[in-house]
Amino acid sequence: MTARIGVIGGSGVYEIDGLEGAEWQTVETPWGPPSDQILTGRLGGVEMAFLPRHGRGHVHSPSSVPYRANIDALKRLGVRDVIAVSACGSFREAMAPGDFVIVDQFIDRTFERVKSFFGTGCVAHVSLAHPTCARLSALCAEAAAGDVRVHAKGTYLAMEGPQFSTLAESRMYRDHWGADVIGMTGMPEAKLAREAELCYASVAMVTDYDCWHPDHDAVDVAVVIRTLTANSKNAKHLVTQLPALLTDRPETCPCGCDRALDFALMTAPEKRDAALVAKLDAVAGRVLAG
Ligand SMILES: CSC[C@H]1O[C@H](OP(=O)(O)O)[C@H](O)[C@@H]1O
Ligand SMILES: Nc1ncnc2[nH]cnc12
Repeated sequence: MTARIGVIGGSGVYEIDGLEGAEWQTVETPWGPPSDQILTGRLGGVEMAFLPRHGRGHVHSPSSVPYRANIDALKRLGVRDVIAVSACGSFREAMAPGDFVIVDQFIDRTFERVKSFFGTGCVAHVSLAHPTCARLSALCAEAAAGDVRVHAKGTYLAMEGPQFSTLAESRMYRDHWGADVIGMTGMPEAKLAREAELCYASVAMVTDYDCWHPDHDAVDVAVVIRTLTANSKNAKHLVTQLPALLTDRPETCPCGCDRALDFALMTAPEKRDAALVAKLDAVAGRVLAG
């Protein structure tokens, strides 16, 4: 079967080309407005939905991105597979600027963001042991292949920002925490996608060596944008390859992403907050309805 594919574009990626019947749609959610309108259309006969994470014109900072609204809006549009694209710094010599890293693990160091759809009156605890979808991640690695070097896995350190890291932090993440790449937006996006039972893959495009590398200047925005611009064709290539790879999508995900809430809800049905349950219609309607 075909399924609608959602793409979240990061810094430097504010639209995607080549969509048939392209239309920017306004989507309302119970969590407020998403970062921007969502660009919908067909690519290779498959329904696509594209959302620029920071909004067109880069309006939202990593801390102010409306992560809950973004994930809810994509689910409301019928998206089941989310490919999140982001710029990142690298802690590994072998993960060089221009390379793509298919993130399979996260360390969440963010602290100023709402990280769950659930809360008082409807408590849920989903598993995050494997925060990305292995099926979708493998397909992203395949879709990215071409002129770009792709690393099939990597640990992404999500920092609050908006300032870049100090040298002491950079060394700590690299030498002691085992992080491979660093960015400011991977969390809570991945957590929320799991709560919403969406398959989520994270494609991190390396733009710099942060500030630890003795032979490279410390990261700044100019370097990030220069590297992203030089490699934009590789990001476009990835997106155009996705539909063909996802036409035979299994009805249920073998990784279980689409059943993440099966054993997660804790609040007794008679104790649930009706207003919160109503807000969860798109995210958790499968397990809450009825
Ligand atoms: C423009 S440099 C810092 C900025 O770039 C990354 O954005 P995104 O993850 O949305 O591609 C990083 O996380 C920061 O938000
Ligand atoms: N070094 C870095 N740290 C945090 N976010 C980034 N985005 C791109 N490069 C980054």
